[in-house]
Amino acid sequence: MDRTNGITLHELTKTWPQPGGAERLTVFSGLSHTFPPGSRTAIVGPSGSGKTTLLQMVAGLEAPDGGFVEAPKAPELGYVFQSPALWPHKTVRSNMRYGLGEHLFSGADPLEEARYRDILQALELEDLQGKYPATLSGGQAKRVSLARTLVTRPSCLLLDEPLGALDGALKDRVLDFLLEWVHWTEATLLYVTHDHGEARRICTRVLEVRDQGLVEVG
Ligand SMILES: Nc1ncnc2c1ncn2[C@@H]1O[C@H](COP(=O)(O)OP(=O)(O)OP(=O)(O)O)[C@@H](O)[C@H]1O
Repeated sequence: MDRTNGITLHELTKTWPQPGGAERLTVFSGLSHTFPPGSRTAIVGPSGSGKTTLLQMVAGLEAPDGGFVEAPKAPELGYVFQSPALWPHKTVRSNMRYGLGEHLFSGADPLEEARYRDILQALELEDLQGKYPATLSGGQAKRVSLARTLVTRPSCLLLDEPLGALDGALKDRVLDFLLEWVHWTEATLLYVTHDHGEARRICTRVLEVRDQGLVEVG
């Protein structure tokens, strides 16, 4: 599969306003980094260090104060948020169809249909297709949110603690599937996690958010 999209950060600076007019918090300062096409990088760091802020800037959801990001836009870029963002009025099946695009889900394309079924099965969502998001557990909603992004087969994938709400055995199975999926699609992966073991299983590099930048660890 031809995968040509990498991600480049050019001299990124990002600050956030603080309550009560206090001095702005600087999360990143002059951060430059290249994630080559097909690379798999874990982003780790303490809570509040800036991992989500980084993904938001890569996705174009937050503007940096200085510098710029080169990255593809959706649907080439897929972003699974830390908190699942599902359409509350749509069933699991409709949420996934929405990700895929109704036109691609007409049943006319057997390959698309097969891809949808594979992901549904691998993420153990088959029995949940008729449910609404409000009736799902945290781990189920997280898997639907992941599935909805994977079906679009993005060439760049941003995952923010995708396995956070899953128990040990299920976590292992989903991680195996994710690894297979990134190998198959050759997607460029940015994977935010607190779990270094998980980071090393799926990624070839681990970067920590430190000193308003990214530092290679391990
Ligand atoms: N919208 C916002 N407005 C003001 N401050 C923010 C905003 N979003 C994040 N911050 C602050 O920026 C810092 C980095 O937050 P971020 O969510 O990126 O951290 P994180 O490393 O992803 O944390 P966690 O591991 O807990 O998810 C934190 O101090 C946070 O309070």
